[in-house]
Amino acid sequence: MLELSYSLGGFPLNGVPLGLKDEEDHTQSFSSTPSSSSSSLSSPSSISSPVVIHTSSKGRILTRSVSHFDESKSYTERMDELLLSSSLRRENTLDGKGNDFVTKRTTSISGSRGAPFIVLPKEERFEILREKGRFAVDIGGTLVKLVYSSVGPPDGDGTTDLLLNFRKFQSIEYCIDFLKDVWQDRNSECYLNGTGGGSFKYAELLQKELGVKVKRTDEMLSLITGCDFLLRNNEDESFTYHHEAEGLERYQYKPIEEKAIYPFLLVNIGTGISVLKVDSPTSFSRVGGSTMGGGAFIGLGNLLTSARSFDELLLLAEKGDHRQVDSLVSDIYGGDYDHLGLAAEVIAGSFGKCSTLNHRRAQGLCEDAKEEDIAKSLLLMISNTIGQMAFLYSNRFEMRRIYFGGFFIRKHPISMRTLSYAINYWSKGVCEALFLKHEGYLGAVGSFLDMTEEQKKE
Ligand SMILES: Nc1ncnc2c1ncn2[C@@H]1O[C@H](COP(=O)(O)OP(=O)(O)OP(=O)(O)O)[C@@H](O)[C@H]1O
Ligand SMILES: CC(C)(CO)[C@@H](O)C(=O)NCCC(=O)O
Repeated sequence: MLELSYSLGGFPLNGVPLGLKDEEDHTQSFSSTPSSSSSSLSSPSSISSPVVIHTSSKGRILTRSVSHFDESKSYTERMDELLLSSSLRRENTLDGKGNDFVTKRTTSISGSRGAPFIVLPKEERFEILREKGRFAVDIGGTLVKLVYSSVGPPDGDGTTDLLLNFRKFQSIEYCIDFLKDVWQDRNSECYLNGTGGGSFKYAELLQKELGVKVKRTDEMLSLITGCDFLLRNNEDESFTYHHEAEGLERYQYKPIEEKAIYPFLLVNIGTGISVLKVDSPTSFSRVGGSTMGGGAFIGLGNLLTSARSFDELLLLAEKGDHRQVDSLVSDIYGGDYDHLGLAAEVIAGSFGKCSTLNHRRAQGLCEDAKEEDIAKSLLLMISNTIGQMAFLYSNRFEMRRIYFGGFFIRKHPISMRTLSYAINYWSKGVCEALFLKHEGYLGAVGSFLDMTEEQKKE
């Protein structure tokens, strides 16, 4: 099995402000200030990438650096831009047995307003999209994810790429407004591809508002189809996170040869969590699930802090000191618990220090717990639990690679660090936690790829 890993260099992350915003902020204000032109299927307004690619003599990308970055952008905007920017290609590289193989190319670039898109591989099945665009929504318990095709601007030689655009919305209404604006040539014969619970719940609303038919694809099938497509076509779709490294060295891309992709465990962390054992794109099963996912994080965060959004909650967590609310091994043992190898600073009980809070408060012995400490403890508790659960499933089904999807992750360092640490710790280094650039869009991409015979002919 060939697994190449390389890292990015040159982007000074240290000292970057940790503001958290991303593309749905544009779409939230969409109905009042339309953000795209009125032509149907307009292309993103700019495809200039701030990333400089360095290739080896064999054409393989070794490193890339950032030539320009807008300093006013928040950490997440920059990371989204950086991690989603990828015109990397892997071709004519060795397959581990000395044979050359060529992988298809998918270029992934951020548009100027942070809404990312990828260039679809040049395949016959996509040619139809030059005449008629396709739209697919994944309507989950919290967020609505949309992917849609458009035709890119002409290259120097006059050819055009087919683009797949990514958007997410806080509500179905914002998504419908956006669709009305960009999908102008729709009619009653058109299909809107859909997946997720909302493709059932909102089917009538979508049909009524947009005047199109809804073509549903099963949520789990969509997740796997989307994940398979991205891993196969976007060589730097997946990456590992290494907190001990500096700056961009923390992110190491993990291209994988097509025939080595399977099997793997997919842990999709949305409102709730689905755990899928995946043996091939057509052979998979949902082996488990959990309610301790993104919904629990944001819900408890709302109850326990003044944060009113996911991003605000993450910002609080970044400032927090969980040791103020968690009970550590040292709080119970006075130091390390050597016999079990539990170091003093390991969390013994999440929120344990709050167990006597009311009592101490009544005696005037303590101040209230700070909300940033609560947010940090909450994020660690949820991420740790997910990491441990993921390990247990991977162990049960003897899977070494665990891909994490879903928008809970948001490429956030605390979450990725905790998940990676938990997987590494519990598996004693045998299993690997892998993250995905298009983490929250797997289902939408899978639904996009599901074409009816009518759509193929359109
Ligand atoms: N801007 C945001 N607003 C709300 N939640 C966010 C945001 N960004 C990330 N999240 C997190 O992502 C989670 C939703 O992830 P995702 O969109 O993958 O799931 P979903 O499809 O809505 O849920 P499910 O698959 O369970 O139906 C939220 O519960 C929250 O923890
Ligand atoms: C219900 C779904 C599949 C909807 O996406 C998801 O939120 C989930 O997997 N929840 C966990 C449900 C459970 O297995 O306990």
